[in-house]
Amino acid sequence: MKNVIIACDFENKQELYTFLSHFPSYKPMLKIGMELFYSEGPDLIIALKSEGYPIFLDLKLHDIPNTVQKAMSNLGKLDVDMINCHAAGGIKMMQAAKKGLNDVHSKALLIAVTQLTSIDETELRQELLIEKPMNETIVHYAKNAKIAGLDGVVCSPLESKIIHESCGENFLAITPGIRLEEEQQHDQKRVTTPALAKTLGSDYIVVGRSITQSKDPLKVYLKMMETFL
Ligand SMILES: O=c1ccn([C@@H]2O[C@H](COP(=O)(O)O)[C@@H](O)[C@H]2O)c(=O)[nH]1
Repeated sequence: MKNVIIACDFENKQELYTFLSHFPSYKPMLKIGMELFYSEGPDLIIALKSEGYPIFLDLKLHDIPNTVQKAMSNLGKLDVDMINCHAAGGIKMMQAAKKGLNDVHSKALLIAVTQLTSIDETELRQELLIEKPMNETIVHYAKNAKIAGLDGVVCSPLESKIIHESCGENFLAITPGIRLEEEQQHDQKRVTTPALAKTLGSDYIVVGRSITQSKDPLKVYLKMMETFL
């Protein structure tokens, strides 16, 4: 099911609820990441779920398998709809993440981050010392995620097509790195528009600042829904 997920990168719940007041009759899927979760904790997730918001909990777990399994079990109890870990943690770590969710009967989609959309080919090679081209590492990490039993990956929309070609149409491509035409890229490197993300086959687009920093967030959100769905 395709959707536009709003990345709610706010300092605290007051800021979040002020933003949500722009959406009086909508329940968009919300991505809650480290910034909000570390300031508000699990109570915020429980509240948003009880208010009817679908939640992608974006904490990008990356640790030894035992730690990730236990952490996933705790997070899985929050009844979120989507959750993630880093594919760089390896197949055993991703399997442990899956087991942690299964242990608490969580139905959350489990997604692995491949290469952050803020990284480009130069940083990949010169800083991270990964000699393979970006696309090759992303496909390799996605195949590992599939072997581990995950539901899909986080990548840029530029890679959605190769993810589906290599891992199948049902393997999800969740794609941040979305910008409108001629918009500032900020810290993102691998970006495209919602229209191109649709053409390239993204299953979900994750949009933060284009919506959250807009003067009319609802209008931008609805426009993106119309373009992408
Ligand atoms: O590779 C990744 C993984 C996660 N993100 C997250 O998506 C949003 C994007 O926000 P924008 O304001 O639209 O740039 C943000 O919450 C990131 O943590 C990502 O950008 N890239």
